[in-house]
Amino acid sequence: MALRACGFIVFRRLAGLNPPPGNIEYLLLQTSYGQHHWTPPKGHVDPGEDDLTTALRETKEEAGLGAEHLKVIDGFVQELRYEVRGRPKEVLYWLAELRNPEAAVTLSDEHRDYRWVPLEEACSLAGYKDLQETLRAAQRHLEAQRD
Ligand SMILES: Nc1nc2c(ncn2[C@@H]2O[C@H](COP(=O)(O)OP(=O)(O)OP(=O)(O)OP(=O)(O)OC[C@H]3O[C@@H](n4cnc5c(=O)[nH]c(N)nc54)[C@H](O)[C@@H]3O)[C@@H](O)[C@H]2O)c(=O)[nH]1
Repeated sequence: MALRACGFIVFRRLAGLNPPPGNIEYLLLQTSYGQHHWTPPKGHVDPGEDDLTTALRETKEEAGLGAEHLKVIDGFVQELRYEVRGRPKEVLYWLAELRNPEAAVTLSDEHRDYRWVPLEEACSLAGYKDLQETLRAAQRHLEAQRD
């Protein structure tokens, strides 16, 4: 059976100089283990847990941001499929806006750094093509909502 993980692409909108969509920043976390790769908050689904509960739990555990900090965006969920150490893995990402753009991120031991970055910088930190495409899809979704 495939490994399964769920998480949130968390973004915030900055007030100030940049007009939309340049005011949107995405949250990426850098692992403290392995290749120190960057991903949005996410993690493995516990037995019997539903996917959205996993996404919320992992975002709280890994970034200190709970449901009360997040506004889940309608109509967006993306599934990534890749292999980890020879096993298939599925990752579901929902999209959520940080309600208070100044809310603090608190990392767990699993991560050593985090950044809030605009789309292109997020794609270059993320590195993986499928995650880059997911971030671009999130941005398109947000831009389409404004029209
Ligand atoms: N010491 C140590 N411990 C580890 C390691 N590994 C795990 N632990 C432990 O597991 C716990 C984490 O548990 P959760 O938080 O529940 O799970 P996840 O959040 O799911 O975390 P993972 O890191 O397991 O899973 P991925 O992020 O999926 O990375 C796995 C590999 O997949 C590639 N990859 C990553 N993202 C993408 C993508 O978007 N696209 C594509 N195409 N490829 C991608 C990349 O090559 C990467 O190396 C930690 O606390 C550790 O105890 C490790 O290497 N050394």
